[in-house]
Amino acid sequence: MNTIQPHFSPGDQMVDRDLFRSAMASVGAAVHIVTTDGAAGRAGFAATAICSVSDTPPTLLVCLNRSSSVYQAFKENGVLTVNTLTPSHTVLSGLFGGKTPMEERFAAARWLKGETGAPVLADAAVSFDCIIDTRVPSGTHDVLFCRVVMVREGQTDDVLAYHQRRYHRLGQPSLLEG
Ligand SMILES: NC(=O)C1=CN([C@@H]2O[C@H](COP(=O)(O)OP(=O)(O)OC[C@H]3O[C@@H](n4cnc5c(N)ncnc54)[C@H](O)[C@@H]3O)[C@@H](O)[C@H]2O)C=CC1
Ligand SMILES: Cc1cc2nc3c(=O)[nH]c(=O)nc-3n(C[C@H](O)[C@H](O)[C@H](O)COP(=O)(O)O)c2cc1C
Repeated sequence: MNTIQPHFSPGDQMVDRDLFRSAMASVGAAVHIVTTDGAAGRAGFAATAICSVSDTPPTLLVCLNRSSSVYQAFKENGVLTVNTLTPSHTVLSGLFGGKTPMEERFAAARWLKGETGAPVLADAAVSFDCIIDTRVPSGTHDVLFCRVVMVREGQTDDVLAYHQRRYHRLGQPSLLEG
């Protein structure tokens, strides 16, 4: 009788953290600034770990490190806006990427107020204003499932991307398309 022998015990095996990061650096992604405001104050961070989950109800997921200085504000406010960046926001992304005081981060751009009260970046490629429906802890991060209550579309197709630890311009058609 043919039996399939498992090559590993699934329990506790995993690749090294640095190998994982190095592999993930090969996966390009759009860059966003995720913002919140409310009783716990205004906060924002740069993010690539964002993805569309469902269109009914319209849902995005955002992965947020629990050790980040902004974590508590997002948890308590319960709302956020995902602002998708353009290449003109490369410096802004660096400011929201950590360490910079919150007032300095927000002073570097023009903001509007979304329906939830979270800051909307005036010249974003697109913004999704959301209510955080569910928080699921996974490893070092919380996965935030966010219901989209308002969308604001920008004037550009150019999107800022992050690949191999560097910023790039997204939005040009593939060469195959001619
Ligand atoms: N998902 C996340 O939390 C991300 C965090 N970062 C943070 O920004 C800084 C600079 O990052 P890089 O220049 O890209 O070099 P890096 O070597 O720290 O990260 C390379 C890639 O690994 C992934 N990654 C990095 N940190 C992660 C984390 N804590 N959890 C899950 N995935 C992670 C991301 O896809 C990132 O582009 C680092 O402090 C990094 O932790 C950057 C990208 C995503
Ligand atoms: C390009 C880029 C993408 C990032 N993506 C994420 C992400 O998806 N999730 C996350 O929790 N942190 C991400 N970070 C890190 C946060 O932006 C950073 O931890 C946050 O600004 C908080 O920093 P602070 O603790 O110094 O305030 C990213 C940083 C950069 C530069």
